[in-house]
Amino acid sequence: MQNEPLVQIKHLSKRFGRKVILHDVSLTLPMGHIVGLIGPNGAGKTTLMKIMIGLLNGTTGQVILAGKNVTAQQHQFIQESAGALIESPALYPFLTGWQHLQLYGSAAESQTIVDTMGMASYIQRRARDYSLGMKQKLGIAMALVKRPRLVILDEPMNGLDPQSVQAFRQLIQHLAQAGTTFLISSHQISELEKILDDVIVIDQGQVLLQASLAQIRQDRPTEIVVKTTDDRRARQLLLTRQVTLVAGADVRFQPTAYGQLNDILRILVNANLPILTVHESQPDLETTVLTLLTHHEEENNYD
Ligand SMILES: Nc1ncnc2c1ncn2[C@@H]1O[C@H](COP(=O)(O)OP(=O)(O)OP(=O)(O)O)[C@@H](O)[C@H]1O
Repeated sequence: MQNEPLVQIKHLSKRFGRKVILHDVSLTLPMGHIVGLIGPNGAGKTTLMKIMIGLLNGTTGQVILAGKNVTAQQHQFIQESAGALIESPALYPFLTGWQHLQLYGSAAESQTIVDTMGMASYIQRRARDYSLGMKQKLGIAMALVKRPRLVILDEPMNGLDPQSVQAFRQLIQHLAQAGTTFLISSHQISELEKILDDVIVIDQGQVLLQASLAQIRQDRPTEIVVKTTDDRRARQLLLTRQVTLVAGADVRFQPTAYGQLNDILRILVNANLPILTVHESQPDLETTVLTLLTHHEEENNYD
């Protein structure tokens, strides 16, 4: 069915000994979507990805891929349906990059990826002579070359130069349009934001948010930024007059009442502080995620 999600995760938990790593995780990955997995170090992202491709079993709960239960025992099915780059790629030092790709995919598909990712100049060299970034690109190419329905990439942009990041983005978007579903973890949230359809935020093994990027953008309140010749002084002045400002260095606030902007500008004008510009601005995904994580941390501290 067209609208059936490719992956469904239902009440998944994972413990290592007595330590709870994933707690009651339920998620869906719609077909052909690029889904970003965001969370701080140790949040459980890699563990979740490993369970999704059968490298680990969950303690309780289910992962369903294309209607079938994923377990560590189903190598064949997972091999056929999913490609992954988790942690550093497993490479044979004495095989060339091209030979690695031939283990998984056709020559035609390999060539397309090599050309798109700009790997032609070294693809015939042995992997032992590759730089960190070259190994990373080969790892990405190996995950994509057999054209699986699901691709899981853990920190794929690590070590990639800006040109390669751009090529990577174009390749992923092209494949997603053709129906491939992606789950991509990254700490480079502003890079991720350029390609994502959906966002998942996890912290301490719990899902804090799963939403489409479009929905997140719609829900984010517009803020107003006033640029002055001395923003530090402007902030101090406004704070002493009980104006609520967004944390940071900017004179930035959420418009709460009609006429509030006039009041704020009047305070600055009366203080002889030259105003340079006034504009509307939406917080980016990184700000939204950081705010969410800060709230979660504060709630946990109160518990
Ligand atoms: N085999 C293991 N045995 C015990 N604990 C583990 C094991 N693997 C991972 N952990 C723990 O599980 C937690 C989540 O680790 P995981 O690697 O999934 O996090 P992550 O979100 O990918 O972090 P990062 O962004 O740093 O890569 C961490 O506290 C880690 O120490």
